[in-house]
Amino acid sequence: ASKSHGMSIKYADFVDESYEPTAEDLVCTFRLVPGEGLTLAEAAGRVASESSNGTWAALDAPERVRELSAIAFDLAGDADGGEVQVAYPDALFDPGNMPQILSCIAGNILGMKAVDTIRLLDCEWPASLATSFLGPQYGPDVKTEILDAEGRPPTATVPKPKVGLNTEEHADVGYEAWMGGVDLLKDDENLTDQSFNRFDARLKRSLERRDEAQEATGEAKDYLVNITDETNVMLERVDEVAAQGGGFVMVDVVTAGWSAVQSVRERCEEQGLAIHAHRAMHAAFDRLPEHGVSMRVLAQVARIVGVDHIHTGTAGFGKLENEDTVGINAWLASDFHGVSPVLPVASGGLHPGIVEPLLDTTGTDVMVQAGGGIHGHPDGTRAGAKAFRQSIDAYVAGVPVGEYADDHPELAAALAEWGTE
Ligand SMILES: O=C(O)[C@@](O)(COP(=O)(O)O)[C@H](O)[C@H](O)COP(=O)(O)O
Ligand SMILES: [Mg+2]
Repeated sequence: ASKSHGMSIKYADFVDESYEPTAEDLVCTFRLVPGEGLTLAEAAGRVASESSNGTWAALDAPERVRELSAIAFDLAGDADGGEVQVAYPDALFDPGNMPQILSCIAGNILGMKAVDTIRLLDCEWPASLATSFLGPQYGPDVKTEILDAEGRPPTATVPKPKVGLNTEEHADVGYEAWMGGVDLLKDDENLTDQSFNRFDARLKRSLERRDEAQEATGEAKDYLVNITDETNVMLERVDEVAAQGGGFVMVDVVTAGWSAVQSVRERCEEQGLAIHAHRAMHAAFDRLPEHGVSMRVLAQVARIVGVDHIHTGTAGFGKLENEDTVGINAWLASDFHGVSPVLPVASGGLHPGIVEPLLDTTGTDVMVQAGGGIHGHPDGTRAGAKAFRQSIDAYVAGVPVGEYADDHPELAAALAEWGTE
C-alpha cells in the first residue's frame, strides 16, 4: 500500500531557524557537538525529531501528528559544537507526568550517534506544564510555618559517622545538636532501615528527644528523616512520620525517581509534611559540562514536582564540586507561573569558618547543613552545634566571625580547628 497522507516527515523538517516559540512551548537549550560529518543544523534536526515524534526513516504522517513535532531554532555554533534551542508543543506531553516529559527532553537523544556529546542546559516551562503538578507545599515558609528560623538560615546536621550508630546513639546526637542550637536533625542518604538502626524505632526515639529539646530550648526543632525506599513503603512512612508528630520527610529524589517523588508529594499534601530533597547521584548527570543534564534542570523538575528544599551546593566553598549554585538558587526563588519557591540547601564540607563567605555569596535565604563541621568539633556535638549556630548568628548580626568568637568559646575552638577557609 503506498503512503497516503502526503505528509512525509524527515529530520530536516524539524529545523526552522526563524521559529518564534509560543507561550505553549516548552523550550529547551542544548549544548551539543554534532556527530562525525554532520552540521549543527543536521544534528539539531535529529535532536528535535528523536525527542518529539520523528525517527531516522522518512515517515508519512497526518497533519495533526506533525503538529506535535518539536522545532530546533536559534542555532549558535558550527560543526565543532554549539547551542541549540528546541521548542516542544505542550500537546506532546502528558501533563502531571514528569517521567514522560523527561523521556522526551532527556531521553534517547543523550545516546544518539548523531551527537558526540549533548547536554540539556536549561528549560523555559509553559504554565500548562508547570502548573499541572502540585509544586512545593511550603518552600521557604518552612522557616516560620514549621521552624522558628525567621530572618536567618535554618540549620541542619547529619550525624557522622554516616551510618553505624544505633538508634539510641543517633537520637542522642540529635538531642545534643538541637540543644546546641541546630534546628533540624537530618539522616544521611545511606541511612534507611538497616538492622542496627531501624526506621520506625529511629523515628520514634528521635522525635521523643526532639520534644525534650524543644521543651528545654523553647525553639521549634524537627527531623529530616530519610524515607527513601520502594514507593509503597515511602507512602506508609509519610503517614508514620505524620502520626508520630514529625514535620518533614527526606527523599533522595534522583535515586528514588520522579514518579516516586510525585507519589510522596501527593501523600505529603494530605499529611501536611514538608519534603527535603537530597540529590545523591546528581553528579552522574551534571558533572561533565559537555554532556548530560544540568543541575539547573534537575532543580526545575524538583520545584515543579513539589519538594520544599533541595541541595544546590556550596558555591565552591565546600568539599563537593558544584555547578552554578547562585544561578540555580536565584531560579528557585524566582516568579514561576505562581509555583511556590524552593529553599536551597548548602551542604558538604561546611564548618563555622566558611559560613561567612558562603552567605556573602548565596545570601541568607538558604538552609545550611553541617555534619563533619559539627560532630568533628574538638569539644563534641553540642559545642559543634553551638559554634555553627554562633557563626550564623554572627552573620545575621553583621559581626565578623573572628570578632564574634572573642566571647563565644565554642566558635573560637572551631575557628582554631578548621580556620576560615
Ligand atoms: O554525606 C555528605 O557528604 C553530606 O551528608 C554532607 O556531610 P558533611 O557536612 O559532613 O560534609 C551530604 O550528603 C552532602 O552535602 C550532599 O552533597 P550535596 O549537598 O552537594 O548534594
Ligand atoms: Mg550525606
